[in-house]
Amino acid sequence: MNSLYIAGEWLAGQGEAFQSLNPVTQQVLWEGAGATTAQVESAVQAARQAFPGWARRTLDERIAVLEAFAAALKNHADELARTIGEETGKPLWEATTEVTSMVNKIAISVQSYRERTGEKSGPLGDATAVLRHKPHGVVAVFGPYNFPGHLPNGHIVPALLAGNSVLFKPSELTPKVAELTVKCWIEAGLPAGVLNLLQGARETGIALAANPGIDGLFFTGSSRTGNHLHQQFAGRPDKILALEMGGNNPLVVDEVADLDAAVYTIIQSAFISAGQRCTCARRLLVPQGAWGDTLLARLVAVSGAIEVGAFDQQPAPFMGSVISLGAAKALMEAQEHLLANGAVALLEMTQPQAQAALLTPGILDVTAVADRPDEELFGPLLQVIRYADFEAAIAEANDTDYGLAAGLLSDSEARYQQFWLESRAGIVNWNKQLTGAASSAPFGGVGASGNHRASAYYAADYCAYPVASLETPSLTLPATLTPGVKMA
Ligand SMILES: NC(=O)C1=CN([C@@H]2O[C@H](COP(=O)(O)OP(=O)(O)OC[C@H]3O[C@@H](n4cnc5c(N)ncnc54)[C@H](O)[C@@H]3O)[C@@H](O)[C@H]2O)C=CC1
Ligand SMILES: O=C(O)CCC(=O)N[C@@H](CCC(=O)O)C(=O)O
Repeated sequence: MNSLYIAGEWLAGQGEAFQSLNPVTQQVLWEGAGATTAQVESAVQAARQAFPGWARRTLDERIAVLEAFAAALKNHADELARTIGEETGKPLWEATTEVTSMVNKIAISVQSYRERTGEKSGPLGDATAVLRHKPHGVVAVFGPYNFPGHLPNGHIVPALLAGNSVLFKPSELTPKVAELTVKCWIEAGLPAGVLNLLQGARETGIALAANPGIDGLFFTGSSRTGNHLHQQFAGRPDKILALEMGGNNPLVVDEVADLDAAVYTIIQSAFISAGQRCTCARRLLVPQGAWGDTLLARLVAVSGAIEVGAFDQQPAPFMGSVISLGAAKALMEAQEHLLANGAVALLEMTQPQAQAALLTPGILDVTAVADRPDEELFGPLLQVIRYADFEAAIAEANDTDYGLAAGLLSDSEARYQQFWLESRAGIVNWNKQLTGAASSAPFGGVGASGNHRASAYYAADYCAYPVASLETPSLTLPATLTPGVKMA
């Protein structure tokens, strides 16, 4: 099967063969082989060749191709949503919102490009000072599996808009969504070589990241891989690296009047996408005492009744599966490890069928666990920590190397102000779920969550570099010369 798209041609990968599976039925959805180092090199050459022509197109011409891509996405919306659901396990209603986010990314990227990286000019002395932006050249985009359409799209669209050519290395767990997305770009009339698809697993990623012909790498994925890439790019100030990584996100609950609203917001924060969003609440900080006990009892009751099912189950479930049987196993083991170290199961996460990656929501009280691991458990497992007072809650919230998202549920504005000032994260919310960040806002974290290259609305910033020019159409001698220079 032709799994790679290089220089406008579909080609068979010559690397390791792999498949993608429906995580619930284990049905094979896609089969192909990854790109070898030599194939990565030929894709980089193709992107290098295509770059000048694409960069020299006018902005309006590039926008026209992007708009044709949005139209292609709309034409294939049902097929794309179904493929996202099948390959990731997320329910169809959610996969449909992912396709909508992909379509909306076009207009938002154009707006952001004009606002943040557009052109400005004004008089400066006897010249005109002009600010323009240029693309970096050839950039690699690495995608994660949890939003196989929307998140790579969040790098690819602004990168192409700015005039870069792109090498797209999707997650090896979601190759079919990537292939469909690239077909939509082809339908949109993107010239050959401007976007190349390099399917494959880690080896393909390593070969691409190490290729000297790339000018930058835009990555969304785990902190472990992101850290590795950061080390690899050390001493290469000539290459731009944008890292969007995970989080160990805290959600602090204060004693609020509307307990059910708190429970609903916690569920939307912790269990949407089966907990497979980088913004999901991982740690729930609950006050000690009777009110906190009541909140947890209600949370456990409502979470225990959450519908979990296959992506196309009717009536629709709230949660689908996690990405694979391997991921389900790792999460079950992580739960066992916490339980063995003093955690108390308020609601134990279960895997009802051994051959399906469906997990039910889990809630563990980990207050008594000594040396709680500061790691992101990427699934529907929420860890509860009871706190004595608000200062202790903030200290606990900040007790992480990550810094992606943090939230407070509280009726007190003063407490929110304190929380906002003292919490260290790129997203800080008040009485709103942690998940569902807007594409019209910057999106990125601090600490181990990112390298200060926020994505979404600010992706324009890392897709182009500023060029400041002083310009005047004719060269004239200044009326007053610098002391010590004689022109006579
Ligand atoms: N902050 C953000 O915007 C987001 C972060 N994430 C994070 O992504 C993770 C889940 O996604 P995964 O696909 O598991 O991430 P991952 O890090 O395993 O893989 C991401 C990509 O890197 C490639 N890769 C893996 N090892 C590599 C290496 N040594 N060199 C080069 N490439 C390599 C993979 O093949 C894949 O294309 C979670 O930790 C989640 O928090 C997910 C979505 C958004
Ligand atoms: O990238 C954007 O356009 C906005 C950010 C976004 O969509 N965030 C989602 C996905 C989180 C994840 O990356 O897993 C969210 O906050 O739910």
